[in-house]
Amino acid sequence: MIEVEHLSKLYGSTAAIEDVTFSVEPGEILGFLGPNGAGKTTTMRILSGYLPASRGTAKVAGFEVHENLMAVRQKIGYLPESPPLYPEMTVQGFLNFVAQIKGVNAGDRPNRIQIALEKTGLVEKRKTIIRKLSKGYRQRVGIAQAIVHDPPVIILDEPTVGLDPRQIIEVRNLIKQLASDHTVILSTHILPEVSMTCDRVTIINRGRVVATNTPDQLMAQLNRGAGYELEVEGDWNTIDHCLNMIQAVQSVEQQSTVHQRHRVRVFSEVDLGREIANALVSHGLGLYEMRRVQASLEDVFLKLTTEENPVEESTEAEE
Ligand SMILES: Nc1ncnc2c1ncn2[C@@H]1O[C@H](COP(=O)(O)OP(=O)(O)OP(=O)(O)O)[C@@H](O)[C@H]1O
Repeated sequence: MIEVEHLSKLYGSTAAIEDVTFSVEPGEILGFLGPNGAGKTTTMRILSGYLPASRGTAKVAGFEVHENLMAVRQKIGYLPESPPLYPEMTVQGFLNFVAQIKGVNAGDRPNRIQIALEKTGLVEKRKTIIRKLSKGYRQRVGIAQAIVHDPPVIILDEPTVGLDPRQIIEVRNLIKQLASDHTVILSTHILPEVSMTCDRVTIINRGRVVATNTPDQLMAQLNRGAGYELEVEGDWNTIDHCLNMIQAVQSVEQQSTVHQRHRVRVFSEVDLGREIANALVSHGLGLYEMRRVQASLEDVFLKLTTEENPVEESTEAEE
């Protein structure tokens, strides 16, 4: 549904994005994740036809964006970071105005507006003046204006910024519902947003894509150092021997020892809590602490956006 290939945007001699490539399948929610200034808004604006690229191609539903601006704008609903709402209009009046601009014919407009109001939970606020709405409701109006012409693709730029925790949950649920009949790109710098909402995530840093994968596979990519941290009392050779007897244990490391109490790191990619506890207890050793060590999406994000030589894109994770 969306194909972006080798996209670059230069401001003078500075590249806001460079050689950005990713795709989004129909019905998918892709998280476009990156720190401030990474190039998210630039990419979203090129995709929705508001900014020309310096190099590369962006296609939406088979149309090259800049060769088919009008056709692409029909296919895309765009929620910018600060949506331009008209505060003195009612919700319904504003949606009618947007539908008109987007070329929805007069006969279809009432039905399209009703559907947009229902999908965004705004039916009861249809006659309210936008200025009087809370920020959460205004964000819903922003989403309603993006879907009023029934585009197959929705692009949301930081849709939960500035909302309170309850409003954030509501907007995330709304985005998930939209994915049942739209393809969605969600640009964000907020990690939980992608792990809770998105099927796949593209991580962008300093204008370049550094990884694309499912949130789970990204974590698995980093989980090669996963395992357990233990505090065990007893003879070290016995501890070392009985842990190494467990089949899926890759290695065992003694990290420190105080009075026969050893802090131990056990490396394993699979869940072995029960086996470790059984082995130690059956050898008469004292298990004082056991903690699973696992990478979070936050670890992945920090690793990919702070390393000098980040992990190359997607396929590496599947090796
Ligand atoms: N009009 C412009 N002229 C010059 N540089 C720009 C312009 N717009 C963006 N940039 C630069 O391009 C880079 C990418 O900006 P962009 O707004 O796309 O990032 P972002 O990931 O959306 O960040 P944020 O979350 O802070 O909005 C930044 O370094 C920014 O300073």
